[in-house]
Amino acid sequence: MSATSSALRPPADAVAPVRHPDAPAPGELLGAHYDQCFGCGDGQPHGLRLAARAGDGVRMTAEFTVQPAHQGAPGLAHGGVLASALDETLGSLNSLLRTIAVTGRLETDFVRPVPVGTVLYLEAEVTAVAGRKIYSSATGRIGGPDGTVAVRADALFIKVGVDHFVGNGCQEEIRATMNDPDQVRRARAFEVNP
Ligand SMILES: CCCCCCCC/C=C\CCCCCCCC(=O)SCCNC(=O)CCNC(=O)[C@H](O)C(C)(C)COP(=O)(O)OP(=O)(O)OC[C@H]1O[C@@H](n2cnc3c(N)ncnc32)[C@H](O)[C@@H]1OP(=O)(O)O
Repeated sequence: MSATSSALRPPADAVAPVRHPDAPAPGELLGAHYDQCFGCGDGQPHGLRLAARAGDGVRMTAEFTVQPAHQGAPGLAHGGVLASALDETLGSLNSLLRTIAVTGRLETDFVRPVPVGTVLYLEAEVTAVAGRKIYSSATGRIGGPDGTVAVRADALFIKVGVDHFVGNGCQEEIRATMNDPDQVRRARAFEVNP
């Protein structure tokens, strides 16, 4: 049963999301937004290495294979890892709006256990936008892209400026990011101009 809280219900003045004209084309693989990201970075040995792909409209799909390092109970994925996979997929939606945003709230339903070795097929969609607030939902299925829903989530992302990262992040990492042309290119997918 899902019981989304009122904080995740878009207000009356919310509008439908608009796909940015420069958004990645449908079918395009997004690539990591940051090499060290736990969700999508190739540089994180125990990360999820989640590969997100642009869909049509304001939708993304992603796949993630549960590894032994992701266990909670023996042989089963940890719930926090599954929430991370949902969070990462939902976060990738912001590239379709060409905006940077961080998770303000994430509500997750764990519907079926997800064994190690399973591919989780994720699908996410922006449902509404109200000022800086971006409302979105995601599902994760097992057994195939049209398989059984194992997890689902509703989220609220809040648009932020680059100062959010510069002011709160580790200065050494920020400097390294700004000096890496490849990283700057990735960040531009979110309209970040460091
Ligand atoms: C040169 C360097 C380059 C760097 C480049 C980097 C490229 C990066 C590209 C892409 C990055 C994407 C990364 C994706 C990773 C996956 C996603 C994550 O895991 S993100 C991490 C987890 N999340 C946080 O760490 C947020 C921590 N929270 C905060 O920092 C603040 O609370 C923040 C920014 C979310 C809001 O703070 P406020 O002071 O800016 O704004 P206020 O006024 O509090 O909220 C604005 C509106 O939102 C509502 N709101 C905020 N939080 C809410 C909540 N939890 N529930 C309900 N409503 C909430 C408020 O009620 C307000 O609504 P009303 O405008 O008054 O209607």
